Amino acid sequence: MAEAVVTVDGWSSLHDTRTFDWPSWKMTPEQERTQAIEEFQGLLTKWEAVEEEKNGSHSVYKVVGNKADLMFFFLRPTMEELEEIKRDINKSKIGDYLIPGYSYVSIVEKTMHNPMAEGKDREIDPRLEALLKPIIPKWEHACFYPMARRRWKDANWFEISKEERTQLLYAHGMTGRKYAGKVKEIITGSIGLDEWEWGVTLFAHDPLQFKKIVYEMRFDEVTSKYGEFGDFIVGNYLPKEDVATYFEL
Ligand code: VOV
Repeated sequence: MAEAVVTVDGWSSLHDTRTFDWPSWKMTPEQERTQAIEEFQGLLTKWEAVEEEKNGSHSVYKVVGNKADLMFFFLRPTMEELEEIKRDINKSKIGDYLIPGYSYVSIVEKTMHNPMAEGKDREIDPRLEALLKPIIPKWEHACFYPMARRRWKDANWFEISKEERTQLLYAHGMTGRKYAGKVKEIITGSIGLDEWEWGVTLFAHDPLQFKKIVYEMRFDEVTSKYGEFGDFIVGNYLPKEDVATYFEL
């Protein structure tokens, strides 16, 4: 029987996509729109304070395709805080226009193919701590997609040995390292939490690098033989100072 690998787990994660109700927004008086934007900026300021205290992180993206208009990415120590954030958005004035869409719940995860932190989920050495409680890079572009490992008869990730999985992920990591400075990734585990098994959030200065890395990884055995993918969402970073312009008519 194949042996499970220890995972070390960090902050809880919520990807929350929203469609913006532009028709209703266009019919809203300017003064009300201004108030709604200011209130939303206040929420962003509140989340910034959390990030400064290193108690979580967040980022907002303008989604390029028509799967959504905005994607929020939140990391927090607990699921309670993530649910509270969702409620804060929904209770706010701008929340009346932010129609909930696709969402993804997961937890920042490292698989310990090298068992230095065996049995120490959520309280680990400082090097790992930074990886498990990451501050989301405020790079210009993000790409999110969920994925899983195959359980086919002749390609079952959960049946092969731990040594083989370690070796395949090592090769995957070597491909990833070629993109140092171009692509950053946050891997979140979602087994038992959402439909797929992992959430992959990539960050880049140039979105072409998403295409390049995902293409190159398709040739790594861990992906070519065992990778299954959900829908991809690509967005452009929305900094707080650009929020007013985004909603301006
Ligand atoms: C940006 C580059 C990059 C780098 C350096 C990198 C490295 C690594 C290492 C060293 C490890 C193993 C230890 C751990 O950290 O868990 C992983 C793990 C993982 N990865 Fe990765 N990955 C990258 C990037 C990267 C991408 C682009 C993808 C999507 C795959 C693709 O084909 O589109 C991905 C997926 C994953 C997943 C789903 C896991 C968990 C796998 C599991 O089965 O347990 N990843 N990853």
